[in-house]
Amino acid sequence: MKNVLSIAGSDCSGGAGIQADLKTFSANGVFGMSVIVSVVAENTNRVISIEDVSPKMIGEQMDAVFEDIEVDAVKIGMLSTPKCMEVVVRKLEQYKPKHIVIDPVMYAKNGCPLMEESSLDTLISKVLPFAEVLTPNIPEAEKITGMKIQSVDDMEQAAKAILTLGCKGVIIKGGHREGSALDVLYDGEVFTHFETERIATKHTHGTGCTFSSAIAAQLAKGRSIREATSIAKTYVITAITHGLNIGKGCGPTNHFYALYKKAGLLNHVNEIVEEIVEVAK
Ligand SMILES: Nc1ncnc2c1ncn2[C@@H]1O[C@H](COP(=O)(O)OP(=O)(O)O)[C@@H](O)[C@H]1O
Ligand SMILES: Cc1ncc(COP(=O)(O)OP(=O)(O)O)c(N)n1
Repeated sequence: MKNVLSIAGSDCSGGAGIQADLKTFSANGVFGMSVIVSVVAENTNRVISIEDVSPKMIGEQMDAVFEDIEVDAVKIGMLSTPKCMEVVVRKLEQYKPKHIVIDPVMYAKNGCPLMEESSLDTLISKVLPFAEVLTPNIPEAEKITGMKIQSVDDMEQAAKAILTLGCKGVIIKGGHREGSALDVLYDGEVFTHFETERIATKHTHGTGCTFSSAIAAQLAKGRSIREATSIAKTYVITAITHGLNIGKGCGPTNHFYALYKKAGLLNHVNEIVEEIVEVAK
């Protein structure tokens, strides 16, 4: 079993952040662990408040994991302040994990900021260079590059510009564009396009977290960046296609369906769960 660590914020409503990451890790067959950087009071509609965990506690959570368990890949999500970023970077330098996927989370789907404006410089200069794969959506790629991204060519130019900041690979996600759901991967040599039809649904809470965590899980299992991205794309599309009508706003992606239905196991799993419940009675 490969072990994958998410360093991110907690979404109490279960659709994004650490919660989405852990569900994705399980469904992709790796053992999931978490370092909580911020606690976010949020739901499918809105972000109510954010409380950051102290840098000391963030560092100690990372020590607790790394001193004991072999970490095959790390996925980094929401890092709200320069102080959170600095302690994470210090520990990455110390522990040097094999694979690092960074989702540079800036806003929730409802437009609420999850990263302080003042953190952008630290994100770019100190955090991004650690990424084997960086996975910005279009608004995040625009913030990082200062470019306006409208066309596929713009996505490619932005990907090139981002690579000069020191990461090894970048995938600009097309969830926010008009038309097809086209993601552009650039590894410094070639562009690879991952394109599917846009699914007409509002239940897309946590898509970015799901996608980046699936990539981290697949890198941990020894896939190349291109293979990992292709598997993650199939995974997120299945999870969006069967997105859950939970809550009053944008419901979450469906990890249970993505794993078991795809494998033709949905009925078996439900039967097994029923049996476990019977035995437990
Ligand atoms: N409605 C949709 N139909 C199909 N794919 C989607 C849809 N929305 C997002 N995706 C895909 O989900 C993944 C996450 O992208 P995106 O939603 O842009 O991330 P984020 O949550 O960070 O904004 C990408 O692979 C993107 O193409
Ligand atoms: C705690 C936390 N982390 C990240 C996000 C954003 O996740 P994302 O996958 O981009 O999903 P949406 O918010 O865009 O639906 C979050 N909301 N909370």
